[in-house]
Amino acid sequence: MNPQQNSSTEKYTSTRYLAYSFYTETIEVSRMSALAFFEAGDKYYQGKRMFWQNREKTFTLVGLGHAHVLASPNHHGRFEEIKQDWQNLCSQIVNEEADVQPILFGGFSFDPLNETQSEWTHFPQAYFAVPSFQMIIKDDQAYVSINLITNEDATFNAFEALRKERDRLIHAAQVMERPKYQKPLVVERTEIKKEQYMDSITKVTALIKAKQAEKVVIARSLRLEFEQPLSSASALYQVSEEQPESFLFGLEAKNQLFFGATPERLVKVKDRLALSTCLAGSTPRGNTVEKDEKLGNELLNDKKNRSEHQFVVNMISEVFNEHSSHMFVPKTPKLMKIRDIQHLYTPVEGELKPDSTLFDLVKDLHPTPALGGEPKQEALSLIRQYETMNRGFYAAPIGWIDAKGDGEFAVAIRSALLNEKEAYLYAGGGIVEDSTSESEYAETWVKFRPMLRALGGQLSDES
Ligand SMILES: C=C(O[C@@H]1C=C(C(=O)O)C=C[C@H]1O)C(=O)O
Ligand SMILES: [Mg+2]
Repeated sequence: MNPQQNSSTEKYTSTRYLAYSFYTETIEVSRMSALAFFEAGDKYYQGKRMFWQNREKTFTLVGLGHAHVLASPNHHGRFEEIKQDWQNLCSQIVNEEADVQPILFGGFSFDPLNETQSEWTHFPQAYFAVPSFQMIIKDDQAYVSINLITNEDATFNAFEALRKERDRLIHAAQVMERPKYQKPLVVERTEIKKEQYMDSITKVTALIKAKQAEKVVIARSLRLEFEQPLSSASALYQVSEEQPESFLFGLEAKNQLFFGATPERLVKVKDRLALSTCLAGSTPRGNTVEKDEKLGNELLNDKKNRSEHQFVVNMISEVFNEHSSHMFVPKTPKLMKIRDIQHLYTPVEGELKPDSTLFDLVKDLHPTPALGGEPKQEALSLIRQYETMNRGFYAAPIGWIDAKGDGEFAVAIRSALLNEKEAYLYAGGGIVEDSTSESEYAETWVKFRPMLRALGGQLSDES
């Protein structure tokens, strides 16, 4: 871990939320489509909506409106700042709920020290919100909560108005005519700075051979332009149709939506049990059972991919060692097969130590060598120097935490930033000493596929 980062983050203390009151009220409602609830917010809450569904589909969250925003422009202390502000806000909860907790949802940028100008206009270095209207589907039940965070008195009328609005949203979501979403029409597809990307792989591989780092993840981006602006609901619909077996997420900031379908859990905490996933090492799916198995077996035995993977296992194990007891890590990876790609996969679990929290794990895990590299600081500095873009929220933690401290963060890969008529798609890969620019380039195409399928930018000539 970076001592510099630690000393500056630990200093952060805040009392600024202690003058607030946090009211929350939950009702159980009939099951409805999560996307219908998201769409019901089209008129009044655009730019202030969030969407999340875990891989297992046992937990779905939709948020409409911002009861409160926690955003940080802070370079070093952002994890600590969000953690403390959330703890302080939660200490002001007036009426505890038993079944459903109020939730904070959002994410962090990949690297606040990257100053490259980019498309991430409306996303600060940390961007979280407590939704005004929060729908959760879990254990086969649907709940809608109202959250109100205020430092004023006289909340009775305000709360009555929120109840009316809640009922309107639920009714609209249950009865409205659902739009038939068409795939957007892509009029232009651009590989951004392809030559520089190829060049950066060659250079970084040489630096790794010269022992400047052991592994560095380098990514690139693809820009799509559509004939018509694409709505957030439509984008989320397309991606959930195409990638049901991944975490689905969407986070709006003004007219932008960051969304994706990622297979990679960063960390989940439930009742003090912490779970993470080491995911690194990739190969395509085969088009017959035999070819698919052959590719999978080759991946399991491939030296280059196993080395990419092992860096991640070692690092996550170290962080878990610090924050948890009874840690369990299988000795060898398994395959995770998803629609377009297979990965090497090792789950990690442990019991959180009494003083550790979900945000502590997020802070110390990000970025794992699956998206950063090894050693962490050297890799980050090489990414800043050689990568041709600013990652924004791509490859960074996105997720939720509740008032009890339970929650889950995924690594925001297989993702895109939607900006009305255009979308930026991101994909990268782990560079180790045996990497070549051609095969890394081909690997990024496989990783673009989930988003290309969703957004209709797939061409038939790709590898
Ligand atoms: C960098 C990405 O994915 C990461 C890199 C992988 C690899 O290089 O093998 C595999 C899974 C992810 O941890 C991406 O999807 O953009
Ligand atoms: Mg790889």
